[in-house]
Amino acid sequence: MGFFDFLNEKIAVDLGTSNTLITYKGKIAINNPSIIALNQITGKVIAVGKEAGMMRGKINRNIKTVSPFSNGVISNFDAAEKMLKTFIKKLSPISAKAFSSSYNMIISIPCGSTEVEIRAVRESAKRLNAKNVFLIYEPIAAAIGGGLDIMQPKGNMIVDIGGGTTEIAVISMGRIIKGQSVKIAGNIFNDDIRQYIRMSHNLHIGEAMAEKVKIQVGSAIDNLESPPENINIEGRDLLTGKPKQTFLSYKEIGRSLDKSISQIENAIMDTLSEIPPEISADIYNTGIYLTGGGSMLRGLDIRLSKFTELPVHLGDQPLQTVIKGSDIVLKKLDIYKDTLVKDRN
Ligand SMILES: Nc1ncnc2c1ncn2[C@@H]1O[C@H](COP(=O)(O)OP(=O)(O)OP(=O)(O)O)[C@@H](O)[C@H]1O
Repeated sequence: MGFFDFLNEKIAVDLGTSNTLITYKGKIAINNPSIIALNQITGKVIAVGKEAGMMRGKINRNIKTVSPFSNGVISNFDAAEKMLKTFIKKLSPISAKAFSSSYNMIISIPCGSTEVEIRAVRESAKRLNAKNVFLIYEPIAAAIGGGLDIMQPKGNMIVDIGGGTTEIAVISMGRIIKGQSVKIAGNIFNDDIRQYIRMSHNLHIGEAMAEKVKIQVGSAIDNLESPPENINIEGRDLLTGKPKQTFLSYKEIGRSLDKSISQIENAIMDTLSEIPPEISADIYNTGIYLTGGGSMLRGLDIRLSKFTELPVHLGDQPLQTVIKGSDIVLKKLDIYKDTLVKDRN
């Protein structure tokens, strides 16, 4: 590849609380945890993504690992920008050198982003030398990535359960009619599991163990058709301080998630109750499109369908729908320009 191949390139970025995905030349080129390892003293980048993730929790006085997001929004802009810059440099050896201001970049943002946050994301992207920076709300990108025809005068409801936020939006003609971003998502599910195991089994488990428990046996209902086997959970006994293990069933873990899932259900109902009746009628037929990593929780589609009395469609590859949608928009700006967040400057 030569220098000029990088000119007029298109880069789509999904900066998520848990994962960062970047497409380059229409393919997913970066798919990594959103973590950066920095030198404590100099602030220099030591590693990003998976490599940085492996350093997390390991004791080294000179290295600190940072997750630039909390609850779906960028909480550490300096770290987020450094992480993104390092990822972009990895896209191609030439790009690292060229880094010319000749590429178009689209970044997806939560629908609850404030004007200040939106401006900060635009400015960060500009500092990374992007020629044109486009922003798109995550549920719109998810809908397009999931193959929904959102440009029609017809209502569609999207529920995108990520790591930090659940984005709930009703979309029609490419615009969000009603949307909200609730801070109950995958990370809170992990906290629920940790707290439950602590309270009811006197067992202190780490973040990674909670994530493993959620993925292996997490469930939104207690009558799964094909239940997973009980899981062996290891941690520290709070009473004796000794390492301890215990076996738990999916039903027990499911109970710990009940309250958070109810909060998501209530947020969906709030959104549904605030839309015009014509759009309600559409959604009665189209149902809810469920996506994001958190949508993979067993039985969640069944539970939400029962609660809302609406059909719930689970997309495939839910971790990739937002980035796929953003990539499509960037390639077909003529069709999708109205779906972009307006630049008020
Ligand atoms: N099989 C699974 N079952 C349940 N949850 C899962 C599964 N696989 C991944 N997850 C969860 O999905 C979440 C990450 O999803 P995703 O990548 O869509 O979020 P994100 O875009 O990083 O976050 P946000 O949109 O909040 O910024 C994590 O909390 C992860 O634990």
